[in-house]
Amino acid sequence: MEQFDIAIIGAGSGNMIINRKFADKKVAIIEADKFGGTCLNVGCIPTKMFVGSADAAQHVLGAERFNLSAQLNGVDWRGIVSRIFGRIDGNVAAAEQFRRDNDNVTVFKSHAHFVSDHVLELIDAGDEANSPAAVAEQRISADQIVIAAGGHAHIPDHLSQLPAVMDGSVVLHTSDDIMRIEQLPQRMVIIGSGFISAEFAHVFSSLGVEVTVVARADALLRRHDVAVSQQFTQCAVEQWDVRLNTTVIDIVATSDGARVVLSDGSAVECDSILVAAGRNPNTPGLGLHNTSIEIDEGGRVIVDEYQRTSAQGVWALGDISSHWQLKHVANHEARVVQHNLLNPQNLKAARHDAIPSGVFTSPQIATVGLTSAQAQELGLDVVESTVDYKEVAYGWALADPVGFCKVIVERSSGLIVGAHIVGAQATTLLQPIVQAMSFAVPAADLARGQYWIHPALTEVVENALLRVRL
Ligand SMILES: Cc1cc2nc3c(=O)[nH]c(=O)nc-3n(C[C@H](O)[C@H](O)[C@H](O)COP(=O)(O)OP(=O)(O)OC[C@H]3O[C@@H](n4cnc5c(N)ncnc54)[C@H](O)[C@@H]3O)c2cc1C
Ligand SMILES: NC(=O)c1ccc[n+]([C@@H]2O[C@H](COP(=O)([O-])OP(=O)(O)OC[C@H]3O[C@@H](n4cnc5c(N)ncnc54)[C@H](O)[C@@H]3O)[C@@H](O)[C@H]2O)c1
Repeated sequence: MEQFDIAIIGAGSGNMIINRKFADKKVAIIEADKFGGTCLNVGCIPTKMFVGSADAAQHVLGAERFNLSAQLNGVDWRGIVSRIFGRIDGNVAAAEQFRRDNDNVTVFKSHAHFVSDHVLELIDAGDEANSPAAVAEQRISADQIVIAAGGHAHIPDHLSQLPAVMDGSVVLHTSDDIMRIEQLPQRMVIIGSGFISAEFAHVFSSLGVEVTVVARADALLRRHDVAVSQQFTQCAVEQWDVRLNTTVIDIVATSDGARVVLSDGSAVECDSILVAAGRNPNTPGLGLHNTSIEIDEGGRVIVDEYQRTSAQGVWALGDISSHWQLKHVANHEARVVQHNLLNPQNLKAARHDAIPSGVFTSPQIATVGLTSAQAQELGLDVVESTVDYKEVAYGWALADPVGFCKVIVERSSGLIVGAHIVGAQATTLLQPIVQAMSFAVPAADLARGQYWIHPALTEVVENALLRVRL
């Protein structure tokens, strides 16, 4: 059995750990699928490139607001797909080749399965690029193991077990394959109302697809601050066919697609169905029952603040263990593991405060920290302030009727505990607030301790901060 100093399971965020500082370590990187993982292949990066096309289409479709006459004359779906994946696939291949060129790293294109805390079985290790010895042996051991195996799209049983799905007459797409479909559908049903639903509804509707969103709750993005959720739901209803408080009870194949039967007795005809009902960690299949690595009730690997699992010398990071399924969180955790592997006597803790997120939909959404409801649940004495885009000059320039910036500030400390922005450039506008929260800069200092470019859209943030009355 070949022995390694370090074995990394998953070449998504796990692939960024090894650098020149590990030159004297013998490293195994085991990847069952493509280098780059979810973010590069089927997640953040391709979705945002599709959002680029969708936003461009929206500029044309909304040109009248600016007293311009413009028409969207066509959408070259195949062209969009090949531009996006032409760029991505080249990077994926280069990332794998870069690793294969590292003298101290062995790449295994295999599925890793724990046999014990420090021994991995490599399943389907038949890739000819693997070293013959490794393929023959099928097991490796390592002093340190990093689990960076990510997550996968969840298809609820009540959908996957429908007869038409089971017999293959209806296909349920997920974010894994919807971006590579051959043709742009005419009518799409999206099941779920979180991040992925919001982003793909924007993408496909902007490209001319009739989109129906089926949400089991009474609002979309309901884990967001209520002001965001309400505003977004209102905007969604104006753009798409939104069915709230509704579930799918059956799906039947039709001559040109499918009929989705809903709990309110109605049915929607479509030619494509996207399930966006959350993502689960990839712990099943890892063989963790053979180890002392513990998982929580959600199937996540349990880690401490240093990203250590309950098995000595085994670490975990990213979607397999994190409560935040976000790439910037996985990247941060990978940097923490990188430091801790090299500095066992001086461990660094991961930081999980002031984690921002963006939803790249229409309108764009950015959020950090507590919602109003969470602040209330925690019994915090807070002051809130909201400024609409239409109250600042650049909001006039953008003719944005719906955007706003809301900040939530703790009265006693004057520190920002949450902020929520809806509207153009929301994800960019949020960053000064993330910075202030990370470095404990009070709201008043952030507002008046620096210049804000006039009349940039950042004035909406400045004014929301200035309007806080402690
Ligand atoms: C459609 C979509 C859009 C997203 N957009 C954003 C966004 O805009 N911003 C953002 O911050 N986040 C976004 N995310 C979330 C983000 O992609 C993830 O949080 C992030 O990629 C997780 O990284 P990871 O390294 O933990 O896992 P992954 O990137 O999933 O990497 C895990 C790797 O492990 C491999 N693997 C799994 N099991 C095994 C095994 N047993 N043996 C060997 N290899 C294995 C997998 O093949 C995979 O390559 C998006 C996700 C999706 C699905
Ligand atoms: N821009 C970004 O940062 C970005 C974009 C996409 C995805 N992501 C990450 O990926 C994760 C997964 O995205 P997602 O949209 O799939 O999950 P999500 O958790 O955001 O939303 C899941 C949705 O599915 C619904 N749902 C769950 N079970 C259901 C069922 N049985 N029937 C009907 N509806 C059901 C939920 O009510 C919710 O509306 C996100 O939580 C996010 O962390 C991030």
